[in-house]
Amino acid sequence: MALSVSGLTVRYGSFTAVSGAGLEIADGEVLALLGPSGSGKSTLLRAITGLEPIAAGSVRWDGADLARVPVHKRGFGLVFQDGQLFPHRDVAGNIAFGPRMHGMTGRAERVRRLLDLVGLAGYEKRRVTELSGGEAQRVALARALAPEPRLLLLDEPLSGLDAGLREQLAVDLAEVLHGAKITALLVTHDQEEAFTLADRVAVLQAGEIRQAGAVREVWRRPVDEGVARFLGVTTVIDGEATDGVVRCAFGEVVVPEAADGPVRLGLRPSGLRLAEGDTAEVLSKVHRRDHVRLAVRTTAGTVDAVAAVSADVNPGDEIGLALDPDGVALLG
Ligand SMILES: Nc1ncnc2c1ncn2[C@@H]1O[C@H](COP(=O)(O)OP(=O)(O)OP(=O)(O)O)[C@@H](O)[C@H]1O
Repeated sequence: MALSVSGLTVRYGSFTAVSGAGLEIADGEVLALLGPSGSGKSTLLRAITGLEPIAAGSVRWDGADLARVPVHKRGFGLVFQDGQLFPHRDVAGNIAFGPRMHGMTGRAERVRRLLDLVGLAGYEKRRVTELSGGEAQRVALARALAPEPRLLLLDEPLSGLDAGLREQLAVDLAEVLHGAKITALLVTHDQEEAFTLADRVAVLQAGEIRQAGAVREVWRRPVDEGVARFLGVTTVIDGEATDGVVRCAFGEVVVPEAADGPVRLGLRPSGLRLAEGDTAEVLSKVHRRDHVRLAVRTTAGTVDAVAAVSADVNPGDEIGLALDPDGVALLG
C-alpha cells in the first residue's frame, strides 16, 4: 500500500474528532472520504498531512512511519475548497512556486504542460484575482500537482462552485486524476462527487470509518442503515430472498448477492418507479432535473418513488409501483 493509516485518533481537548480510523490507498488509486458535515473528514485529512497532531495511531507511506516527517517533507500536495492561490502572483507564478522551492528545472515547460492538463492552456500571464471560481480551482490543482507529489489530498475542492460547474469540474478532475494515475485522497460530503471521482470510498460518521470499499460495493451493499441513509436510501424494508430474487411488500426484485432467507433492503427513491396499478396514493410531487419525485402512501407506509417527467401523475392519483434493481441496496 502507498498510504496506510491505522488506529488514527485525533482529539480536540476532551472531544474525540476522529477515533481509531484506518484506511489504505494503493498506488494510483483515488479514495474518497465521504461523510456528513462535522464527521471528522477534514480533521483526518489534516492529520494525514501532518497539520494536526495525532493522539494515537500511525500514518505510513510505503510502510515507513511518517510520525517524525514534517509536513513539507511528506511529498504530499494539497488542494482546499477555496484554492488559496497567491494573489500577488500570476497563474504561472502560482504553479511554478512549488517546483522553484524544490529547485526543479524546466519550470516554464512544466507550467505549460499542467495548464494543458487542467484545460487552461495559455493562461500563464493571467492574474489570479481575475479568474472565475472554476478557473481558480483548476489553477490550484495544477499548482498542487506541479512538484509531482506522491499523494494529492483534496479537501472539498469543488464545494465553493455552483452546481453545474461543479459537475463539469468533477468529470474533468476525474479525467486528470485517472489519466495521470495520481494517488489521491478526496474529502467530500457529496456522494455523487465521491462516486464520480473515486475508485474506492470510505464512509465516515461521528469520527469513525463505518465502511470502506469499492464504489459499487458500498453503493449496493451498505453495512448498516446509517450508511445506507447517508447514501440516499429513504426506505428500509424487510424481504425474503430465494435464488437471488427478493420478495418484499412492493413486489419482487433481482438482488444476485442476496443469500437465501430474510434480508433487509434499502430503497433509494429511484428504487420504486411508477407502474400500472392502484396500490399506492400520490401525496406530493416535486420536479427534479430529469425525473419527478413522488411521496406515496402504501400499505407498507409512506415512501419515496420516482416517475418520468412526462408522466401525468398528480397528488390524489392512485398508482402502481415497480421495484427497479438499480435503486435497491442490500443492507449488510
Ligand atoms: N480546531 C478545532 N478545535 C475543536 N474542535 C474542532 C476543531 N476542528 C474541528 N473540530 C470539531 O471536530 C469535528 C470534526 O470536524 P471536521 O472539520 O473534521 O469535520 P468535517 O467532516 O470535515 O466537516 P465539514 O464537512 O463540515 O467540513 C467537528 O465537531 C468540529 O466542530
